[in-house]
Amino acid sequence: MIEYRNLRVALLGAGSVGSQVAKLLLEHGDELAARVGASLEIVGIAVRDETATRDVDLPRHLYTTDAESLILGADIVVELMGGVEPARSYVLLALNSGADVITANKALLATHGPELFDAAEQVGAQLYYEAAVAGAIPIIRPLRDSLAGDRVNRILGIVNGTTNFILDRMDVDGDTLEDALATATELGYAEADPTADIGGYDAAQKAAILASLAFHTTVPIESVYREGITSVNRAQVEAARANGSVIKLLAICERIVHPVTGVEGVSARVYPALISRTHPLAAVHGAHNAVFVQAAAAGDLMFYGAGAGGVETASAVLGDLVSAARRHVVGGPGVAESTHAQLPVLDIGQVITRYQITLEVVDQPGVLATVARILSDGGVSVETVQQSIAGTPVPALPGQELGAATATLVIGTHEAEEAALAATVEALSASDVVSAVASVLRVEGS
Ligand SMILES: NC(=O)c1ccc[n+]([C@@H]2O[C@H](COP(=O)([O-])OP(=O)(O)OC[C@H]3O[C@@H](n4cnc5c(N)ncnc54)[C@H](O)[C@@H]3O)[C@@H](O)[C@H]2O)c1
Ligand SMILES: N[C@@H](CCO)C(=O)O
Ligand code: NA
Repeated sequence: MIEYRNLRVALLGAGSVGSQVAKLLLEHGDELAARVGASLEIVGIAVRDETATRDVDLPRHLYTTDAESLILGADIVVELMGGVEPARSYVLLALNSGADVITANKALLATHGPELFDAAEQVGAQLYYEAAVAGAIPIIRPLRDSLAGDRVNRILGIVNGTTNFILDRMDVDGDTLEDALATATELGYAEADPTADIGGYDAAQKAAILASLAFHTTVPIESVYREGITSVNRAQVEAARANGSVIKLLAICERIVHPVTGVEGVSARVYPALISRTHPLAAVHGAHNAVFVQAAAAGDLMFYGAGAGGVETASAVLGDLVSAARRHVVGGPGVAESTHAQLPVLDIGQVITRYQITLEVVDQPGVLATVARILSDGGVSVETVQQSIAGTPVPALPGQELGAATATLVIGTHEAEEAALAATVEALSASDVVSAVASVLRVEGS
């Protein structure tokens, strides 16, 4: 029997992920020890209440409410409590004591990442966070290591399972957003308070983490543009389907070179967008996640799988634990986070993409020409126009007769700057020939 050196592992939190990490570690300890060359001993699990009844049966003597003593006696600390405080203080305490830290906490990383990475670098420790983005799917390590020699240009991610489930139900089953959200809650995908998911906040935190990593640039959460899915309606979903597209909530991280100045910047943004049904991300159904990466040399890459779930996410945490443990065995300091590029983070107004604008107009001669002129005056170039005539009378607009038939114009644009597009939509909305701007959606994934 091989005698291994012992590495002391402290777990903070015994919830969905923490309890599964503990269970797997206890079940597969011998195998992991053989892979690492050291045994991973759980020295304790910090909980709020040692006597609470729990779904996963773990040895009771491991539970403690004294998180600080537990942290100070550990070689590796695994933070799975979630939230910013006390997680931040505990992670800093661990790093400052020289321990490596593993976390799944996107809220913490998106808001305090630089502070934590600096603390790790000061003492030569390392902070691992594979589980923080897209759960079990390996995406942090591929960006940090496998693609470190390449140049990432764009990431399109479906990184929130709840919203993908809802949009998929609206598309495939014809549900309303409210019905689909109720089903997501019933099935345990959405939290009791689903604001972080449907408001796009969870995806925005993940976008900040991915963009920082991909572009070697600090991307603060405040600079991530965010729209949730609450305004997506059945009419938009049906229209997308009819046009061979689908609406997905995308986390987009992009390197943008200004067409005139040539200045390079990065954009991180989250919004519901149209993508073609032929795009690989269109095939991501239910609560699954996927991250589509475009890199200069590697070309297009797709990472797909379970973005949430206790045991699935525990897989990513254990992968980090093995990496950290191997580093302890070999010795030497951790590898610092790379932020050498520090590219400017662009405002949403500077983003360049394509759009689909749906207008309700009065069906009379000259309307199309007026709409085309407003678009052209705004510097927005039209790629496609589709018109359908509803034939239903509408109330009179200024200068028009009662009972005129309405028409729906669906305009697909070429690439345009968001600021120019927004001003143009305002001009369209103010025009006498437009009775309503029914929908403006960005089109991604070309
Ligand atoms: N569940 C998932 O599918 C998933 C996926 C990816 C990432 N994550 C992340 O993993 C982390 C854990 O998520 P979870 O789903 O296991 O959450 P959870 O709510 O099930 O578990 C968190 C546990 O930590 C405990 N806790 C909170 N504050 C504490 C404190 N001060 N002291 C001791 N214990 C404390 C809670 O009582 C709870 O038992 C979060 O950061 C989350 O964002 C979760
Ligand atoms: N609430 C998240 C969990 C994983 O971060 C989701 O729906 O994807
Ligand atoms: Na992951």
